[in-house]
Amino acid sequence: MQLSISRLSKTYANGVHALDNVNLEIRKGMFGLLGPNGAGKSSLMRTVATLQKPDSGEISFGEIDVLKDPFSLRKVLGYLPQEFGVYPNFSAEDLLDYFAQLKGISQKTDRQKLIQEVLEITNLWEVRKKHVSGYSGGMKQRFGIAQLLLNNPQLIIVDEPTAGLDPAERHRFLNVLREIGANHTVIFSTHIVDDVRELCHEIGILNGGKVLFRGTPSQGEAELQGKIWMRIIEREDVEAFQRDYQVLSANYNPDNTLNIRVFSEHQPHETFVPATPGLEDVYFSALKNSQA
Ligand SMILES: Nc1ncnc2c1ncn2[C@@H]1O[C@H](COP(=O)(O)OP(=O)(O)OP(=O)(O)O)[C@@H](O)[C@H]1O
Repeated sequence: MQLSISRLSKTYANGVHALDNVNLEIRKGMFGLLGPNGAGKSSLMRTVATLQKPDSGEISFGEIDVLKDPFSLRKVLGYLPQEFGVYPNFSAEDLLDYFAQLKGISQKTDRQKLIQEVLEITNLWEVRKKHVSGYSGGMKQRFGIAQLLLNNPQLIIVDEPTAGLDPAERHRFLNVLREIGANHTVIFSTHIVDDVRELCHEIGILNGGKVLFRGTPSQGEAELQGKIWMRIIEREDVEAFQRDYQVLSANYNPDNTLNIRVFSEHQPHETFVPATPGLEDVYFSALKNSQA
């Protein structure tokens, strides 16, 4: 099933253009929506999840006209918002059993089978008897995924799930997403470039409510071939270089010098050497070029 977003726009009452003519086609698998804070990622996700209405545009998921028939979408949707609620003092197993009963699964054996399945996918089986309120941030995020999988959703939306997770938990969470991405359409938003490199075969870069790039990470990198240049500079020179060149990133070396990466159609100066484009270059050059 394909998600199609066309000409989607939204201006909030305070005048912020959160979505500006967004067009995206999203197929089965993991789609990474990458953008800095305030880019419009949550606005787009909330709109697709039918929690808010756009000013104009269309969204369809397979045969479903999402804006005209939000209830049909909600039946096949699993949505993990950026901020999740406070959990009562129940074990993961009991809480999932409660949600499964609310869904109308009346046979206890059916519920047990389903609950075991979702706890195993999310790597929470071993800690199923612990109270969810005492879970770490990463475990709570994975519990959120277990909860939405109870619905057997066809479209899964997760909004910045790795923000605030430590590296080990982030890795565990990404592995869970990788597993469900094999069978579902998953949209996953993040401002961490490494998250999408590890996980997504297609990405969209959003800023100022506009889609700046859409394609595979390797397409993005191929477009920059021959246009990324590198050199080492002294720390105090960085502002001058930023003024004179399109500096994409500046990273410290152990000796306190800086490694800068610059976007330029041609060698900017004989002191620069060519560099192999990476996904971070794709991201930063999309952002830079949109501001130019
Ligand atoms: N309900 C609202 N009313 C007014 N402005 C809003 C509202 N929600 C978001 N905005 C503004 O719209 C813009 C896009 O916000 P949005 O939350 O969609 O971005 P984001 O990419 O998800 O960022 P973040 O990573 O910070 O959540 C921002 O300038 C934000 O301040």
